Amino acid sequence: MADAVVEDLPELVQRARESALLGDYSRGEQLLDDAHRMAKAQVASCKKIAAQRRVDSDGLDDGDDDLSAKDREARRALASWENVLSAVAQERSVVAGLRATLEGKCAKATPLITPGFGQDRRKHARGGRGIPKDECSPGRGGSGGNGGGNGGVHDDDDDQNSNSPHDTPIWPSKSTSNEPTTYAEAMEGSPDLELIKQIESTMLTRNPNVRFDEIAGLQGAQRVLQEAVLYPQIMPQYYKGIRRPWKGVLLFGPPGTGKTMLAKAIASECETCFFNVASSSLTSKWRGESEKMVSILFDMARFYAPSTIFIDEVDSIASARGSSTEHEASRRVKSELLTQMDGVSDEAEKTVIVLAATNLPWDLDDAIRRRLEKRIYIPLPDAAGRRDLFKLATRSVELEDNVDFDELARLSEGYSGADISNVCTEASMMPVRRIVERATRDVRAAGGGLRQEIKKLKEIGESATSSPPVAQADFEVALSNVQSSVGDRDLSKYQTWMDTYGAL
Ligand SMILES: Nc1ncnc2c1ncn2[C@@H]1O[C@H](COP(=O)(O)OP(=O)(O)OP(=O)(O)O)[C@@H](O)[C@H]1O
Repeated sequence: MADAVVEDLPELVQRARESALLGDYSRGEQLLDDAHRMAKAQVASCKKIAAQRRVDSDGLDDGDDDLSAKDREARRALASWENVLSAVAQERSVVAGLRATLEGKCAKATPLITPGFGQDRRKHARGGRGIPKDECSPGRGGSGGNGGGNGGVHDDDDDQNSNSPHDTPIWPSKSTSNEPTTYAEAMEGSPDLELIKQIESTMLTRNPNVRFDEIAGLQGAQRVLQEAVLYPQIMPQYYKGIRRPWKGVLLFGPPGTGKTMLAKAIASECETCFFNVASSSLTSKWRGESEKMVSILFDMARFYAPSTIFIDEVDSIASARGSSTEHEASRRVKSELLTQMDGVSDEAEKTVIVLAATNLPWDLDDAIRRRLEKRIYIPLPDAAGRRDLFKLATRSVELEDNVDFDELARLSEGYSGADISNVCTEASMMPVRRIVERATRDVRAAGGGLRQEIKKLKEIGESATSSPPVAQADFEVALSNVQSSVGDRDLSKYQTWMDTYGAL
């Protein structure tokens, strides 16, 4: 790239962006390194000229009569190249941080959620309330927005934005800011304060602590979800205009296939605020209360944005309207949900994504379905997924050498992740049962009763140095005890719905 000229710079940044979006981070970083070098050279040369003319980039004021036109030009050129340098550094932070996050190297991806140039994410639609430091979002370590956690960004730049807005910590420190740090604080005095506190304490999760590597299979769904939910939250700068984030994403499929785990993994990886909403918690017997809860929930999510609202079993609050069995209260909740989903901000920095899950997608109200723009089928695990599920579920138990995961995957066709998890629990109990049976038999043979049995079992437990290993036969017996919970008819129904309404 030695031959690149200054005019190439915007092109370089654009190409870097595209490479990063396509997953080629090395290329993106390399292009940005070139752009950064180029901008740095320009700043250095402008600084030299400005120094000769004894001007700097501060306080541009063309009304200053003491300055000649050339002085002003030098000053303007310096300021504008400093801005370019700062913007390129920002891009580098985003790409490097994204790479670090996706490669699992950077638990706290501080630089990723930096606001756009000169923007302040603390400002909220309702008048700029504060977002709590150290509470629910990544990068709130007070180290500043631009590479505070490094996240793979080279920090060899002595001139890297020493005057840039990124040096200002994005998150206000509690000790220096008078702004409220929680939504409840911000709403002090509201007649709905009790409801607000209840929602904040029961639905707002700081970190659900589920990682993608704990999820077996579902690679396709993971990729789609990452693009639809994770990336817009960790690099909002890229997801604007036509690339605006999806407002709603639906995960549908048979029970126990990992929909909730996926939603939690997304929130854990983003380290953004996660509202875990069981539909039943949004229904109140008090008139008007349910709609109010929905409205508060969304307002709170916007306050803490970027955030994800996960609505499990969404069919129970968003089933088709107008049916004879539809309750008046439920109709109002649905209308409020629709209104709120339409009001989800288009501003990239205030991303609120609704993630909904259901086992009964065909029951969903049409209007709600339309607003859940991405509809992702989470099917039963395939053979490779089942093998991984067995491996994952038995990580903490000793296994006999004869355990054959491929064979277990073959024998468990039609089982969901939750079924396999049950099979593994059942199988792992078997060697313990054998020990108990042997001990109690011996005690009884010696004429002992329950007291002696308990004493003997206690002794065995206390002297145990390792857990008894589980054998292949244990899994096979468990498989015959635990039946799959999903029937073929249900599966074909999901497939038909996917063919009709699925949207990846
Ligand atoms: N793909 C998977 N990887 C790892 N564990 C899984 C997977 N799918 C299911 N499980 C296991 O099944 C349990 C239930 O999964 P989860 O709650 O995510 O399913 P779900 O699809 O949300 O179910 P439901 O539709 O009934 O709410 C998990 O706690 C986990 O033990």
